[in-house]
Amino acid sequence: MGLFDSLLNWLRSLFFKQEMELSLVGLQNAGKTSLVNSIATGGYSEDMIPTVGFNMRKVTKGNVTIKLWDLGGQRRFRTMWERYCRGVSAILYVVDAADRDSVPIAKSELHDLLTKQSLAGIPLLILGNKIDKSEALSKPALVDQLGLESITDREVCCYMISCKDSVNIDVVMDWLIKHSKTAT
Ligand SMILES: Nc1nc2c(ncn2[C@@H]2O[C@H](COP(=O)(O)OP(=O)(O)OP(=O)(O)O)[C@@H](O)[C@H]2O)c(=O)[nH]1
Ligand SMILES: [Mg+2]
Repeated sequence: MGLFDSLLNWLRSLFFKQEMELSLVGLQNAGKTSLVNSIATGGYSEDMIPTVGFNMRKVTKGNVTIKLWDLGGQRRFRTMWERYCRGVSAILYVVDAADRDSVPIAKSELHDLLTKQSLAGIPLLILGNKIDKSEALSKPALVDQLGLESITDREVCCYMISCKDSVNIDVVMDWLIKHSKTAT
């Protein structure tokens, strides 16, 4: 093995130990816990129990260990969101793109969260979930209805996903790995 290869392996091993912390927020029933399952095991279930408070899951993908704070989306848990978003590498905001009536509430909760000084500058990944359903909004419609164009104080990205059919979960993973602290 050449010197260059040894150096690469050493760099890789450093990277492996790197941990990234993320928070998943969004209204109840959006699919946050389903997304965690999808990332962790690729599994999917219709029979989900609403998250009470929060859950923490650690997932190792490639060279990165990701610590995921999966927060409850019911109204009574939303005041906790800020606390669990402080200091994370990225905030994942999951939206049920097929539940059109809930989008205005999702919008106001999102913009509320982003006003918190403690979360200034943290990159935001918006995930429009449930695109396997025919009534799901298109990406431009979701971007518009969530008012994402008005968010200019941080990096914002939006993907349309389906936890059920595993659509774009790989794209989400790539984004996450790119935003882990040692990645350049
Ligand atoms: N059709 C469809 N259903 C989904 C998808 N993802 C999640 N669901 C369903 O949506 C429901 C809610 O999913 P959860 O993952 O529990 O939602 P949550 O955001 O964690 O909800 P809270 O914990 O209450 O905040 C479950 O019945 C899931 O099976 C998807 O991509 N497509
Ligand atoms: Mg949940």
